[in-house]
Amino acid sequence: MSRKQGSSRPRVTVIGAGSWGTTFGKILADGGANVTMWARRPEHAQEIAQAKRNSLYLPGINLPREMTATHHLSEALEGAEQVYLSIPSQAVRQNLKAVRPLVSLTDAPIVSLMKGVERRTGLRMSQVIEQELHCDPARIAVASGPNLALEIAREQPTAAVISSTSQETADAVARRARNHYFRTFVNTDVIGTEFGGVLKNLIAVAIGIVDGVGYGENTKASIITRGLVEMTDFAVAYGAQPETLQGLAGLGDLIATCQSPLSRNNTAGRLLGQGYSFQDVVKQMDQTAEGLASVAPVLQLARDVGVAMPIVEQVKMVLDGTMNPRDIAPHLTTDDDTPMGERTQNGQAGGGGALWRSLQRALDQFRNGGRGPSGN
Ligand SMILES: NC(=O)C1=CN([C@@H]2O[C@H](COP(=O)(O)OP(=O)(O)OC[C@H]3O[C@@H](n4cnc5c(N)ncnc54)[C@H](O)[C@@H]3O)[C@@H](O)[C@H]2O)C=CC1
Ligand SMILES: O=C(CO)COP(=O)(O)O
Repeated sequence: MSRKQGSSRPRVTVIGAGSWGTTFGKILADGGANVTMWARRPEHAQEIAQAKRNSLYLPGINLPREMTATHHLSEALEGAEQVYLSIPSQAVRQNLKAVRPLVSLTDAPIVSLMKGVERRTGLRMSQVIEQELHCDPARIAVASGPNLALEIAREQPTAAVISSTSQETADAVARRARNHYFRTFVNTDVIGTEFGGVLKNLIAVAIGIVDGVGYGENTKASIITRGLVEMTDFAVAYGAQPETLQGLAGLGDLIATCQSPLSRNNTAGRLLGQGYSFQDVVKQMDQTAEGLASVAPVLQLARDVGVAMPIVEQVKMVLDGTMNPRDIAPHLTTDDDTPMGERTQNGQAGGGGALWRSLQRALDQFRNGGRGPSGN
């Protein structure tokens, strides 16, 4: 692990200087690290390095002295003890190609801060990192949770979860990425943690649509609750632990994103609900709303494992212009009238949920050498 000469503070790198990358840089700097941001545009890097500001993405926030920035990737990555990635999910693969030769000789953990899946492949960001950097998955971690950037940049107390298949990597990243206003917990359920962040974006778009058409709290609570069922069924079908979806990366993030006008996914949904077309919404959004690109690959992945996602289906139909936003509901209007059980698909058949959970716990204990399900 390298340290900057003449400084006892570890050196870490954040790739991507948008609202979340810059906020995470501040978290790390306030937690005791020297942080170098990589920004795509030279003038953007210069503002962060010299004025300690990022006026486009974090207006009114003063950044710590221990944060600097460059638009040269090699300079940004030199001597990094840990590397954090925060660029739009659809741009990750192409950027990693340039990162690869610069990190291949180190053992620095690579941490995804992103909440999307790749449209073309349906892969989670940790999978794209593994493919492009050709690295051991134990070196990869993901961070997720109810983490609206501007609130954290204002130092409002917040929690997040750091997940890695390696407990050691999760612990090392969690120790580095914490400070007096940002507390990190750990788990080893990367699939659940990543899918939690991806899927809550889609439910937040649905809630935005509800707001945009002017429906009230009952509709929102119904969609949030049924949305969590969809999220859980989907993630569990791909190997996640259901508990993860009840934690910070699932329910926690769902609450924050569905409630806040700061959420770009929620904002995009609101515009759709007000009658703007998908093209108009994309034009109006000057920041990343991952849910818009994730909806199609998520529905494909759901179909592949036979999981029903009626709310996400409706979001897709509104985006495609094939459904009137006013018709949004916690169920598909084309459903037949047979009463459905309320529990998740895994929990419907005679206590199958409890059985499923004990099986998961047993499997997890086995994986962790009897140490219990996770670190949190
Ligand atoms: N903003 C937030 O509150 C949070 C965002 N996230 C996730 O963080 C990730 C990044 O989002 P934000 O920072 O919010 O987005 P943003 O829109 O604020 O910033 C994106 C950054 O990526 C850069 N960028 C855009 N296209 C690029 C490309 N082709 N190559 C390289 N850089 C490119 C932009 O210049 C900008 O610096 C997303 O996956 C998002 O879901 C996660 C938690 C909180
Ligand atoms: O992930 C987030 C909060 O946890 C940010 O949500 P948006 O991307 O919708 O702004």
